[in-house]
Amino acid sequence: MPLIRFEHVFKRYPERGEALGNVNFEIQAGEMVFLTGHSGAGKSTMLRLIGLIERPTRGQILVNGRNLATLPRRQIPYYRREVGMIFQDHRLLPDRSVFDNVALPLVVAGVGQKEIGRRVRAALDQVGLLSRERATPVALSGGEQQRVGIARAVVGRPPVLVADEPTGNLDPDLSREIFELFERFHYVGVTLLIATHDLNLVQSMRHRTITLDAGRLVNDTGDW
Ligand SMILES: Nc1ncnc2c1ncn2[C@@H]1O[C@H](COP(=O)(O)OP(=O)(O)OP(=O)(O)O)[C@@H](O)[C@H]1O
Repeated sequence: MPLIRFEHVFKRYPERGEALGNVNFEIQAGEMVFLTGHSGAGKSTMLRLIGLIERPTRGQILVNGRNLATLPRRQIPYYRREVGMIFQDHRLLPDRSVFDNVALPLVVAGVGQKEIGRRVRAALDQVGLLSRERATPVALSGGEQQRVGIARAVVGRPPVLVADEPTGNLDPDLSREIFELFERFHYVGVTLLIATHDLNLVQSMRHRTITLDAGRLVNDTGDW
């Protein structure tokens, strides 16, 4: 079953023109896919459409069995919990602890205290940061901060993870560690779409790679 499907998707920003033009692809459940392309090619736009932060100008997007165009407004918060989003700048709250940052999506979702404690610690354990739960983000390295961002994205156990340049600020060793962490989620069945400029890592990891050029999907390696 395709977990993500784009059908003739166009996105036009009024002030900038076409960011995506006639994009079609499917990602099957459990696939790990890289998204590459020059700066401005449309990668972030594609991820924002999947996260329902933006809407397409034309075309249909289906994610996890839902048609995003016809999703009732009241279901949007539930939908957003099914898509974990990871950003280059990780967007952590600087004055809150690691624990509180990771707990945030569960607090918003109204999950009980005890369950929050259990799930946050499980997520921190997955990213190797269990011992840092009381720290604030400023006390952490860049790689650790990104791991907190990943823990926050996975704490609700979403079936889909999308990451926008997750290693853009990290050196090659830390970048590889982050990508290996993504592979561990892939091995337990999570579907991942990761936008990155890091072609060396992409080539060494041998996962399907989709390439955008000026808003057009110009290459798809398919399954390796
Ligand atoms: N919110 C917005 N408003 C107007 N134009 C936008 C907006 N977001 C992106 N664009 C434009 O859409 C095009 C695609 O941008 P997008 O950020 O999706 O590319 P990208 O491949 O993610 O680039 P980068 O690698 O630099 O992040 C660019 O021309 C950009 O200027």
